[in-house]
Amino acid sequence: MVVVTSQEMRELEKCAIEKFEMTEEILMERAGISTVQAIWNEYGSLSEKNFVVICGPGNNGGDGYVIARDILNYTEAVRVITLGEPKTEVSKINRNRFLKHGGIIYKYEELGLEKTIEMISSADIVIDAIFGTGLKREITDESIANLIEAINIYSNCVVSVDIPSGIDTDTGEILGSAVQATMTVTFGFPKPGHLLFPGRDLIGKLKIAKIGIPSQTFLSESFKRFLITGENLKKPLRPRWAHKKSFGEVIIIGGSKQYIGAPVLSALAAQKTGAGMVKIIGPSEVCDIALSYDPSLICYRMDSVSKDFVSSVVKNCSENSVIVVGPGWGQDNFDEKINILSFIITEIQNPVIIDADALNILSSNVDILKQKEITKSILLTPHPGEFSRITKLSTKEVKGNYTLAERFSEEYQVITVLKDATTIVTDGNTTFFNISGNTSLAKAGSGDILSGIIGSLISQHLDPLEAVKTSVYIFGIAGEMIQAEGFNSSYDVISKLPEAFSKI
Ligand SMILES: NC(=O)C1=CN([C@@H]2O[C@H](COP(=O)(O)OP(=O)(O)OC[C@H]3O[C@@H](n4cnc5c(N)ncnc54)[C@H](OP(=O)(O)O)[C@@H]3O)[C@@H](O)[C@H]2O)[C@@H](O)CC1
Ligand SMILES: Nc1ncnc2c1ncn2[C@@H]1O[C@H](COP(=O)(O)OP(=O)(O)O)[C@@H](O)[C@H]1O
Ligand SMILES: [K+]
Repeated sequence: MVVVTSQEMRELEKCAIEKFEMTEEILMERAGISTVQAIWNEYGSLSEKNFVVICGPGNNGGDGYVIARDILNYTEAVRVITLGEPKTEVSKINRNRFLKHGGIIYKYEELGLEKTIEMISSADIVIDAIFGTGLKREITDESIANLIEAINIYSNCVVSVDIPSGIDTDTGEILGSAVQATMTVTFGFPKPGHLLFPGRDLIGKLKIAKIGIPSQTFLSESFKRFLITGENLKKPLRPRWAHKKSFGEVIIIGGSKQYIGAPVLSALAAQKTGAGMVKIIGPSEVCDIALSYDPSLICYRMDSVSKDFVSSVVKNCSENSVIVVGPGWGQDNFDEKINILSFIITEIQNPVIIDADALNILSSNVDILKQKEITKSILLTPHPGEFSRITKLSTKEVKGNYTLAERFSEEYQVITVLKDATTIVTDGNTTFFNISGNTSLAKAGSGDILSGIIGSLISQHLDPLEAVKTSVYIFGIAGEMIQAEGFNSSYDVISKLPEAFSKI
């Protein structure tokens, strides 16, 4: 599903108007009516309910006036509270139409907070049409902040128009204060602010309504951001004639005296997702544990970290081999590990997934990535802490920062998988948001499992970007399959992978 920024949405609107003879009025009418329809679908007949619609000064408020007018068709119990004169023409038109239809408008300024609270708390449904995609600066006005707080405390049910007021449409940030919605009806497409935290937490149930932007408009636009929905995800083929080498191999380089289990998790996840052969290069302790879990793993005991050792194992690997480097690697023997990374990046052609400590080691010299051959696939799977070390920015600055991930991927010609509760996948040209999963995955070892899955799917010939999309999605689904959310070890998620896979 396409995801658009506020700017892209404005461009679509402009294109619909200029090229397809739509008008702002038609689009606003459709936005308002489809919101009322969504409310009906979700909460049933409107005739027995009473509504308060809170309208801001822009077109989000304009939608609010359309909604209020349409509700008058079902009940007279609808009142508008306005934050002031509409500032746009189309919004004014709809304010006037609402009045002409017998609607009642209260000015928030005159009503005061106390009376407003009375109205809000006695309404079955409060409709939040204060700010939409036009909100770009902090809400500093204390009376608006008080109103938002009152909505959050006193409403029985809140439907936000387009996006809960106070959320930055493009980042999901709260600009001062924001409405907590029960349901949000957005127009055309989801926006990043619906998908990224904290915005994602405030939208309630998300409905996407078509408002009449002609499909030719968006087909002709080149969209570059998408939400992973589980549809059209690629799965490796398993032809009847295939043998183990047809599926390729995953070679995991990792583990240390301190972190013995991480590469084992990665290896087991690769096994469970279809890899033909899984190898581990790591200390003896790691190999012993790995073999006790799965005797079919192939282990190379590397008790002292050595580039030559790694080279002897991987230099003759088949073209179907994929290397995962980093799970549980630690940062001891730093210089030799940098040598290994450099060797894997520059001297062999196979795809490489750089994960966990390998990312921390790489952050000392990210430019090694620029020495790779143009056709070689390199994937980086950082969580925000790791991405912060790589980009030399704060964790706050990198969290959910899809444009940063895009720029990074473009500059270094790599696929970046910025892992979080909402995961961002990008190759610099196209970006995907993944929202499957839950806190059953917020566990040590989860990332190791994910890198094993990605390695496995690439080794089975999926295009790397497609492999990542499928991996992050099914990993999330596997997490959701844990019966009591969070009452699990990351290890438990591995056994859910086959069933999660069968769902796509
Ligand atoms: N695109 C489409 O296809 C369609 C879009 N539609 C609808 O239009 C909505 C976007 O409308 P929009 O652009 O008028 O902006 P909106 O969100 O109403 O807010 C802007 C107003 O708020 C004010 N303001 C801003 N920040 C503020 C602050 N911190 N504190 C106080 N005030 C602040 C700002 O004031 P100003 O900056 O001008 O001083 C301005 O007056 C969109 O979300 C959707 O609902 C539909 O009708 C159908 C088709
Ligand atoms: N609340 C959550 N919802 C969905 N996925 C989550 C959540 N928390 C963590 N995850 C996923 O779990 C994985 C954690 O990876 P990472 O932080 O690298 O773990 P570790 O370093 O312990 O192996 C990532 O894929 C992330 O997207
Ligand atoms: K809103």
